Parts: sequence; structure tokens; C-alpha cells
Amino acid sequence: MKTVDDYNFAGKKALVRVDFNVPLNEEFQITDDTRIRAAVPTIQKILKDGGSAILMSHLGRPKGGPSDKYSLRHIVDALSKAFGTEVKFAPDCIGAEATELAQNLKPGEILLLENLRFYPEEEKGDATFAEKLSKLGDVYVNDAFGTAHRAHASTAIIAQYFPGDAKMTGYVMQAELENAKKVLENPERPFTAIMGGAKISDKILIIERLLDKVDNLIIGGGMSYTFAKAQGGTVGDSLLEADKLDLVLSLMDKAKEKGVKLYLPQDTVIADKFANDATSDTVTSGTIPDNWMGLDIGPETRATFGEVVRKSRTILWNGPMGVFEMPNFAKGTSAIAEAVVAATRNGAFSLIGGGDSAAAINQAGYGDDVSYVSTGGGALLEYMEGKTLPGVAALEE
Ligand SMILES: Nc1ncnc2c1ncn2[C@@H]1O[C@H](COP(=O)(O)OP(=O)(O)OP(=O)(O)O)[C@@H](O)[C@H]1O
Ligand SMILES: O=C(O)[C@H](O)COP(=O)(O)O
Repeated sequence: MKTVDDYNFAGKKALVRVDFNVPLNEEFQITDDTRIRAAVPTIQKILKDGGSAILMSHLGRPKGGPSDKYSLRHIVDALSKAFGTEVKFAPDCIGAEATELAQNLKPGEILLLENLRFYPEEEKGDATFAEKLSKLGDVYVNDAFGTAHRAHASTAIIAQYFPGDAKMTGYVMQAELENAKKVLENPERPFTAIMGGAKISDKILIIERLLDKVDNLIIGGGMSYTFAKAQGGTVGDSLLEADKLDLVLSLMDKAKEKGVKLYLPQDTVIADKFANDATSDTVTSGTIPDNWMGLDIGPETRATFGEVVRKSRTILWNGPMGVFEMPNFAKGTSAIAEAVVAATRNGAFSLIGGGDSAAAINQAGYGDDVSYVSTGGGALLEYMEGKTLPGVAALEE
């Protein structure tokens, strides 16, 4: 695969697919700018060579055409700050105005196109739409690792409209693939995977695949209650995927067969409602009373999980240990973050994946103290599951 290092962008307009699907609050402020900061080196390389950059991205999952809520206009100022130069904006990603703005772009300038998903053709992978986008630039760079698992017009289909030497990966894509490979191929041992977050169904395939790779598997967060229930415990109103009970039991058997040590929470912080100011208590896992819900791992679990993590040499972490957005239920996630940082300082390789896990590590101020924070959520998981990423495959053809 060609990379931006193989290309001189002097006098060229680079059409760059980035993943600026960033979390915004109600005032449209960016609450985690990891994906924007990550994109800077690729854009800088293009501009330094004497090229210009036309950035295209999606934001959220808009259905039914353009809407202010999902407009990329909201992030233009933040981009100008991050890139150190004024970023121009095209209020439509194709059409006469976008074409004119792209044509008039001078070396050193950046243009951001409006949300690609305002056209249903984007997600459908429509070839005509992809061809229209392709006309805006001379060369195509795909740096949107976070969206590489989607076979969309701008991430995959578009590549066919550029010759082999004019389509390539950017630095984000390269770094993501390299770091994921470090974990998947010949990891230093012990190798510990920490899985948390809300849904087992989203992560079941990766958990199964990891059983062939890891020495320790730690399960926390919302998904742990399905394990507790499957073992005969009570979980009150906690998150539960009741149709996955047999599945988690078979996972537990597989872990045993493969000699993987499975760590589940011993104790749980429970609450009488889903709110930071809820009344809370700590109970043994699997003994949650009716009308209460588990929102974090308890102190004993923090100690056990922390010790396993500190002794690890390779760490993969996806998904928070509790509802870390609420300060009263963030202790488990913070404790894991601290243990991952301590292990990394001791020479371990740590890869953090998933939007919320990245936000949690940044919120705790540890973003620079782990080996690599992935910009990918679903994309990283699918890559780890062994699936081909269409965004990467399109550049290989
Ligand atoms: N005990 C719990 N009860 C309810 N929600 C929980 C609990 N533990 C964690 N969560 C929630 O899970 C969410 C994160 O789950 P998710 O699976 O989306 O992780 P992620 O790191 O963002 O991965 P990805 O980016 O792949 O989605 C957070 O919003 C968090 O509050
Ligand atoms: O945030 C993500 O995981 C990517 O930007 C992809 O978004 P999607 O799941 O809406 O395709």
C-alpha cells in the first residue's frame, strides 16, 4: 500500500477522507478531539509539500438529508485552530459551489466539505456519487481508520477513480494498522485484554478471537452483568442481554479449555437510579437486589484487576469499567487507567481502543501515558476480529 510519504503533493489537490465523527455537546463544542489532533500530521505533510487539502468526513448518522445538528460547519473553528490556518467550508460536499471552492484552492489551503452522509448515496456506496467526489481532487488519501470498516462511497468505492500511484493511506491509517498488528502478532506476555462497555453482542466476536491470543481476559462494565446472571446471580435492573446467557457460559468454557484466566468483578457498586446523585452501595457481584443496578466495579475488583494489569506486558483495553461519565461511578475506569499507565511506564505495550475508552483515558489526563490510543471504535474491533476492512482493501487493489 502506498502512503503519503511516497508522494510529493506539490501543486496537487489532495482529497483526504478523514474521520471527524467527533462527540459534540449541546452547544456543539467538541468534547473529545482525539480524531482531529490525530489528523494533523497527514494534512501538514500535504501542505508542506506545497499541496492543498480537501477534507471530507461524516458526522453522526443523519437520516433524511441535511440538518444543522449534523453539520460539519460546527467544527470549522476547531479545525482552523488545530491546523494553524483558516479552514474554508463548502456547505455541500458535491455540486457547483464545492467544485468552485476546490478549483480555487491554493497551495497551503484547506477546504472542509459538508457532511457526506447528507447524501444517502454515501452509505449505499453509490458509484456515481463517489465519482463526483473524486473529481474534486487530483489524489486520494484515506486517513479515516475509524470508518475503514464501512464500504461507503468516500471510504472505498471512490478509490477506483484514481490510478494506483494517486491513492494512498495517511499517517493515522498507517499507525493504527501497525499498532493493532503489534498486539495481534507476537505480543509480549503476559497479554491481557480488558473488555468493558455496554454491549456483549457488539464485542462477542472479538472476545472469542482474543481467547486464542491472550493470557488474561478481564471483563468489566455493563457487559459483566450478563456473566453474573448466567452463573445464577441476581443483577437487579443492571444492563443485561438475557438472550446471551448460554453464549457467555460457552465463552467461559472456552476460556478454561484454552488456559485463559478469566477475571470477572468480585464486587459491584450499585445505585438506586441511573444518576450521579443516586444512593449507592457496594455488594458482592451477582447479589444485586431488585430495583438496584450495577454502575461500576467495586474496590476489591479494582485491586484484583489492577494487579493483573500491572503485571502485564501487552494490554488491549476496550470499553469502560462503569458509567465513567458520572464521577461517582468512574472509580473503576480510573483505577484501570492508572494500572495501564503504570504497566506502560514499566515497559508494557498498551493499546486503547473505542471512543468511550479513549475519552475515559483522556478525561483522566493519561492520553500521553499509554502506548497508543486508537481513533477507531468498530473499525478496530473488526480489524482485531480478523475481518478485512473495505477502506484498506480498496487501496490495496
Ligand atoms: N455498568 C454499566 N451500566 C450501564 N452502562 C455502562 C456500565 N458500564 C459502562 N457503561 C457504559 O458503556 C458505554 C461505553 O460502551 P461502549 O461499548 O460503547 O464502549 P466504547 O469504548 O465506546 O467502544 P466503541 O467505541 O467500540 O463503542 C459508556 O457510555 C458507559 O457509561
Ligand atoms: O465513530 C465511528 O465508529 C466511526 O466514525 C464510524 O461511524 P458509524 O458507526 O456511524 O459508521
